[in-house]
Amino acid sequence: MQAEQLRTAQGAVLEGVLLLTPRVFGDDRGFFFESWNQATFDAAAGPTAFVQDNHSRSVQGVLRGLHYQRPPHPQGKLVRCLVGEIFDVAVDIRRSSPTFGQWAGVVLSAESKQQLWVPAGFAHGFLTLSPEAEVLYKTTDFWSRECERGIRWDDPQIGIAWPREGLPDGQPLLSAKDGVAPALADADLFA
Ligand SMILES: Cc1cn([C@H]2C[C@H](O)[C@@H](COP(=O)(O)OP(=O)(O)O[C@H]3O[C@@H](C)C(=O)[C@@H](O)[C@H]3O)O2)c(=O)[nH]c1=O
Repeated sequence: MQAEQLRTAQGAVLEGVLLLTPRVFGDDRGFFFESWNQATFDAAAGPTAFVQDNHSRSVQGVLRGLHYQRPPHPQGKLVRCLVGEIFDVAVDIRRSSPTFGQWAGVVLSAESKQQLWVPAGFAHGFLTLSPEAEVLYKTTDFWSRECERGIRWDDPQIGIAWPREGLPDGQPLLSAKDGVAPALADADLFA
């Protein structure tokens, strides 16, 4: 497995976020790869304990995010796309961070099998680029309805460059909750 850091639109390394590329073994039967290996993952990201797996399916134009959980239940998320293609985004919401408010995004697809590690302290969201996409992600804490928070997907202060192919009419399909999420400046953030 190869691990690389991502850069923000401003060119800074988004410390802690990693793009993971597995070694895939293809043969006449199909393919095989280790989708998660505790030893190699921990060597790249530091000791991490996952407690929950989430699986969602979305149609083209669906945007889920930007989501995070506040302490005492912040979540790190290891995200991959099992069907189709998504644009996956991490936003640094640690007020004390030099890259506070900056974002990095990457296309994750069933074909590339790459995964994005989004540690606690980042908001996460994705846009579905293909007719349908299934996303599976491991989390380091359980879901907490009390601690979950959102930030609006199109906050100009963050300025995420969402790919146009996911937004045929310019507007994504959002949940009711995501449609009324606050801007970063008004969000209930980490220290
Ligand atoms: C996140 C979550 C939701 N649910 C329930 C609550 C709700 O009735 C239903 C759908 O929830 P949501 O609308 O919040 O699902 P969704 O918008 O897909 O939320 C997810 O978005 C991505 C971007 C993330 O990063 C995730 O952490 C999570 O926040 O599932 C759980 O039971 N467990 C969970 O862990």
